[in-house]
Amino acid sequence: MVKVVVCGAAGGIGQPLSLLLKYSDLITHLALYDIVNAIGVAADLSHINTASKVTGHVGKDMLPEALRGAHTVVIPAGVPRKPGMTRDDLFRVNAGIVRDLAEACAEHCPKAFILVISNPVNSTVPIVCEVFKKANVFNPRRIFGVTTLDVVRSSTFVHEIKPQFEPHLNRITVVGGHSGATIVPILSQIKNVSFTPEEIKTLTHRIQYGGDEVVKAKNGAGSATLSMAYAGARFTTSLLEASVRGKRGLVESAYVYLGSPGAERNLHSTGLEYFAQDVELGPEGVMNVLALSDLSAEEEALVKTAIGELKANISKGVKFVTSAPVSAKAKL
Ligand SMILES: NC(=O)c1ccc[n+]([C@@H]2O[C@H](COP(=O)([O-])OP(=O)(O)OC[C@H]3O[C@@H](n4cnc5c(N)ncnc54)[C@H](O)[C@@H]3O)[C@@H](O)[C@H]2O)c1
Ligand SMILES: O=C(O)C[C@H](O)C(=O)O
Repeated sequence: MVKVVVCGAAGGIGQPLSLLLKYSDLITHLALYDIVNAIGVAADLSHINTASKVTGHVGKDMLPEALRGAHTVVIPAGVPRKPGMTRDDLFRVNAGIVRDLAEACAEHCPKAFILVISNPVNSTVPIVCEVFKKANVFNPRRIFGVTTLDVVRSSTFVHEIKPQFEPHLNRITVVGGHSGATIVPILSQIKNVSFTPEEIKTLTHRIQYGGDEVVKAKNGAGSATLSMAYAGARFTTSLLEASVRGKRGLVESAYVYLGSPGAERNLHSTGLEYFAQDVELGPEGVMNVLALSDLSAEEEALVKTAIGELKANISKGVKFVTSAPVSAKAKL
């Protein structure tokens, strides 16, 4: 049985992501959890004639049954940006949502793969890891910040100016984190395409701030949902192909804890505990963190800038869990 749980399943990302996952023949049970409307979304999806079972679960009381037996939990729960906001502005609301969901996962499905979409990813992934550490169930191979949308955007934007670059066939490595200057596309390593310095500058900026384009265009009605659902389904599918079917050689970028095996091969000893990099996926999740070499001077400088911002984002997430006052429940 392969049970995949979507937490935040009734939302802008959650609904199309669940639809795409309903197409997957790797999933036998799709459990949809939200604080509202998940029963209706599940009823709707359950009429689709693919083999997986769909169940809906609403509210905290139904969270344990949603999570029990999960192979993978995908988390797009939380509020999205409005124009003028940074992803870090979402921390105030989303940190608590992600922490509470992580606590439930640590209790009810401690061995599941956890895929974090909720922003700010640079901080929410450390939150999940710290919750799992506290509960003594932390396995760094199994927790991922989903940065696939940055990779998807990179391929699309490069194709727009270099039509010979096939966007669905070629993957571009994007490292760092998932917000503005922390997003570092490695355009110098794209094969058979050359860019002028001006093109590199424009493309890099567009990839780093691609999320803002959508926030602005939606004009207060949220951020990227459909492209994110596509990216989230792609990452989930790759992970399932590797972990369920045992397919080898599958590589995706993800924001991971660098205590993972192979992490010592991390690009430039950034000194950071978390960094988005290409990872090879396997039966246990992260098999290998792929090393990067031969960055251009411009990319080296971008990484340096990203490190400063990431340090602050990571420490904010870690402190949110480690410095929290002991709850009344825990004192009893
Ligand atoms: N990683 C990425 O690349 C990426 C891309 C796009 C959006 N995002 C982020 O994903 C998140 C969701 O975006 P959206 O557009 O789907 O927002 P949305 O408001 O449309 O949906 C969020 C859903 O989460 C639910 N929710 C809130 N609290 C919850 C809780 N405690 N438990 C379960 N569900 C809960 C809401 O009821 C809602 O259905 C945002 O934080 C956004 O910034 C990340
Ligand atoms: O831009 C956002 O806030 C949502 C998401 O992180 C994105 O990159 O589209």
